[in-house]
Amino acid sequence: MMSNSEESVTTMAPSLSLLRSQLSSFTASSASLKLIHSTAPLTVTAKTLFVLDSSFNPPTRAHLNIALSSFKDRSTGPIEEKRLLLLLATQNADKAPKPASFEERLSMISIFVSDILSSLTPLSPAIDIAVTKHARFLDKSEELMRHYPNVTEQVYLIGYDTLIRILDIKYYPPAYTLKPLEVFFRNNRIRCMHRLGDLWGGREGQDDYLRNIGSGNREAEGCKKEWAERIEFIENENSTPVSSTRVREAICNKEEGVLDDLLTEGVRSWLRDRDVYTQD
Ligand SMILES: Nc1ncnc2c1ncn2[C@@H]1O[C@H](COP(=O)(O)OP(=O)(O)OP(=O)(O)O)[C@@H](O)[C@H]1O
Ligand SMILES: NC(=O)c1ccc[n+]([C@@H]2O[C@H](COP(=O)(O)O)[C@@H](O)[C@H]2O)c1
Repeated sequence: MMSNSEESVTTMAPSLSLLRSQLSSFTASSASLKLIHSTAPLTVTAKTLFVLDSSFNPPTRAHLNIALSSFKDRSTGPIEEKRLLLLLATQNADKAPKPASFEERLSMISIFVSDILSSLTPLSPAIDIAVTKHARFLDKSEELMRHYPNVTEQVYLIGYDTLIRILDIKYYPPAYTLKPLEVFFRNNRIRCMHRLGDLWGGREGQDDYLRNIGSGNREAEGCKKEWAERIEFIENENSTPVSSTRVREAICNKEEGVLDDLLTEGVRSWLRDRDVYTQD
């Protein structure tokens, strides 16, 4: 069960004004994480928490595929023992917050949750939406352990570009080694989707990156070879490269035709009625 003492959390889709007030109270508070919405009562006990942390600027079909993998895979237990958390990071390790406002993104995330549920019908898994001020995964994970005391394992759903950044020493001052991640890998696992497109070195190069860790070649940086067993690659089912950047460009350039391949139906129709991303 997630503890959220400040306010009650609705299971109805939240309105924009409610999201705005929840966000401003979160920003003004000293809290680092706040639950905004849940599709199932928080009293339901889950052993595995799947965490999809993102800027959701906007949510895309790539986010959908990675999120669905939580419920498709039976090796991590029955659906009743799982919970999916869509975590909006209001402070990014690399990016300034633009161009959709955080309340617009939360609106899109709540529509995205309906799109996830539609594609899983008749299953109705527990999905939570929360916001966090933590940028790094090791800090998010510590905080979530406190918020979900009954969860025994967190599984981070990420793409290859994020894997290489989690394992980049530049995020771990003052010693600049990966040693601080030891606790993270003791308690959590990573499920990583290959990222399509030339930029990321192809599937083989991405698999090699993980093999290199497993061979112990990065131990000098503090990257333990056992961590390779806590990282699992999953198939990327998108037929073309998908990214939030590509969606923003397509909307700005009025390339209507490509949007169905990039966005889920609900998010697509929400964006069609609004002026988000229409300018650079
Ligand atoms: N097409 C994709 N393939 C694999 N992983 C993806 C894909 N799109 C997003 N992800 C992963 O989902 C997580 C959240 O993604 P994020 O919000 O940064 O999306 P993005 O499309 O990379 O955003 P932007 O284009 O704005 O930089 C990250 O871990 C990212 O690696
Ligand atoms: N070392 C880390 O834990 C680390 C590095 C880079 C990005 N991140 C986080 O990954 C998430 C996704 O980042 P992008 O939106 O930049 O793809 C964000 O929450 C960002 O802060 C974490």
